[in-house]
Amino acid sequence: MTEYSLKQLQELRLEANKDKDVFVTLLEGSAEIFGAELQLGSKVSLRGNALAVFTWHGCKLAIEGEPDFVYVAEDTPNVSYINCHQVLHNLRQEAQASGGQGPRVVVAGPTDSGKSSMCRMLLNWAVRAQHQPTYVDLDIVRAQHQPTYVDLDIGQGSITVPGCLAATPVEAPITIEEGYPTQAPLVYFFGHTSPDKQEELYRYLVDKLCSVLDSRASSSPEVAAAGMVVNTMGYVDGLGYELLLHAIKSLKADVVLVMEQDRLFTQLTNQLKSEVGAMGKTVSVVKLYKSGGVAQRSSSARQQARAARIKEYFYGPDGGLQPVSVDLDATNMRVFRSGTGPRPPSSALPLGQARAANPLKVTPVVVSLELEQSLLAVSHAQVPDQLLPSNVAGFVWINGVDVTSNKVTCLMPTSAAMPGSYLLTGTIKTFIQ
Ligand SMILES: Nc1ncnc2c1ncn2[C@@H]1O[C@H](COP(=O)(O)OP(=O)(O)OP(=O)(O)O)[C@@H](O)[C@H]1O
Repeated sequence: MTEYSLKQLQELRLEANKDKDVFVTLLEGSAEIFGAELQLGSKVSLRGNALAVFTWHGCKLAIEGEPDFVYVAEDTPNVSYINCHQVLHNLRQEAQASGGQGPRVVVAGPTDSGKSSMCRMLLNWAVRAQHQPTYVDLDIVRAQHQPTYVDLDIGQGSITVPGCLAATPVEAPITIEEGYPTQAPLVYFFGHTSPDKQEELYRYLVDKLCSVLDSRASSSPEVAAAGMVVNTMGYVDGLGYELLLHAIKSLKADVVLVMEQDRLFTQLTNQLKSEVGAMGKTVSVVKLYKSGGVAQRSSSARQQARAARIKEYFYGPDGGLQPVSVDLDATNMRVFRSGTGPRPPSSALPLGQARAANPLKVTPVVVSLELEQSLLAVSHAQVPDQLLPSNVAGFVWINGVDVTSNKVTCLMPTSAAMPGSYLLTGTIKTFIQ
């Protein structure tokens, strides 16, 4: 066990391998991991994480196990981040007092710029601030700042598996051990980890998610006043930029936080100067510096992280869930994929004729060996035409297909009957041991 004494505004940065146990215990003072407070004396597992334990006022920490690296850093951007939180907090308070809309915040930036960590900090600080009383019309009431977290990053999947667009209300701190709440997320299955081949579907699902979030906000003043924190893809060039802009407009974002990149900041500032957000004011584009601690991940590390995320969906973050392996009759499975097959390029069509195939339609998929190792979404849809606009209930993973007996072996979260009879597939494959 090694002890570290941190002075105010310092952080202990470390990377803990997924194969080794590493724990942190707060011995004295106060400290937080991405905005979630550590409790004095309680041991927190850091296995498989790159992170920083930050202190505003100083603390003493004990580290057990062998992190891949560990060091104390005193140069962090957290003061500018908390100032940003304070501005958002004030806007939420005003919205709560007036029954209006709170800030919808989009966090944008290239890959490995600290977007997901920033979202976590903003959400955790917002949840912690809800215990501060708000003064409204001479009554002391409790602020209900439970912002909705929206994840449009199909590459990683912080709420659920990769390949999805998802949203969830955040009512309690997001800790390193438990992650985001999983009780009632709103999830749409895109089915791919990059938007390139299905950009129309990506736009369509962003619009669908936004319209559901709009109607939730219009039926609850608390939900509206708490606003949203939105994580986006790290793909910010070309098509990635167009999709980011589309999401900002569709969400009616009020604030766009740009991590690090000057070019993206300038592009967005110019392009959004007359755009009005949900609060009725011009969108504010703010540049923030990225933390020097943000880890750079190779494409194979990302792929491993995606596989780990899918495994975690079935087995839980600490392996505490017990999924079941079930044999299904292939002839009873109704599997579909989005799109109606490859479309001819416009240049190959007679002049004036539009491309006929529709990416927003679904096509039936014959259950075959091709589906082995695929992740399938279980849809709430009642008919195939409703598959794309319907949110999904959960996921199954195809472990094996036996074409002679027509049996499909699936891994499912529980032994209960599937909550829907239609399954949606994409291009996400993984191997779960
Ligand atoms: N201050 C820090 N010290 C150590 N590690 C950090 C720090 N901030 C972030 N990290 C880690 O760096 C990695 C990348 O950060 P993060 O996921 O926030 O970036 P991102 O921009 O959302 O990435 P991407 O969009 O490419 O998936 C994560 O593992 C995160 O936990």
